[in-house]
Amino acid sequence: MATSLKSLSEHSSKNILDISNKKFAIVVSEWNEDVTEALYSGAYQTLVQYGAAKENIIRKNVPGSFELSLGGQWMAQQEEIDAVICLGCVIQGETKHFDFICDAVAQGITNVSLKYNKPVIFGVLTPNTQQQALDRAGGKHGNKGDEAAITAIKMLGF
Ligand SMILES: Nc1c(NC[C@H](O)[C@H](O)[C@H](O)CO)[nH]c(=O)[nH]c1=O
Ligand SMILES: CC(=O)[C@@H](O)COP(=O)(O)O
Repeated sequence: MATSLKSLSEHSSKNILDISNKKFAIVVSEWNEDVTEALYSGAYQTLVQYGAAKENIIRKNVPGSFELSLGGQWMAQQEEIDAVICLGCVIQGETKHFDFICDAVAQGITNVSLKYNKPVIFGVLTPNTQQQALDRAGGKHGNKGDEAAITAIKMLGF
């Protein structure tokens, strides 16, 4: 279902895992920081809302979404980290650069999660326009950061 037909922030709280002793890393891309900061706020607040201890949420920044894979790996390889949330926003420009970044970061994050056998969540917006990004970072379609945090919690309860 397209995001425009649902809210990224709506989710069932039934059977949610106790995450009071779980440790989370949130890796945030600095490109389009007005958007990624909103994604971070959504993810952080959702983790705390569901019981994560603030001291158990570690934030790291990377320059751009392309670096989320390596930043995510540096966090996932740490034994005490239970889940990693990677947040970014790649906005279509004039060239094919968008395609290369999106493909690389989607595959890269997938590879890290499989390599370290732990949730590494793809919380990356790939909109065509700035407005589409804002709509999905706390706007009319909710917050992708919320969705990424809930996804991490659900995967820990697998
Ligand atoms: N154009 C966007 C980028 N570009 C930068 C890359 O992510 C990367 O940092 C660079 O190619 C050096 O490796 N990054 C985004 O996150 N969003 C964009 O819209
Ligand atoms: C996704 C990008 O890297 C993009 O913003 C770069 O813009 P352009 O394709 O116009 O160089």
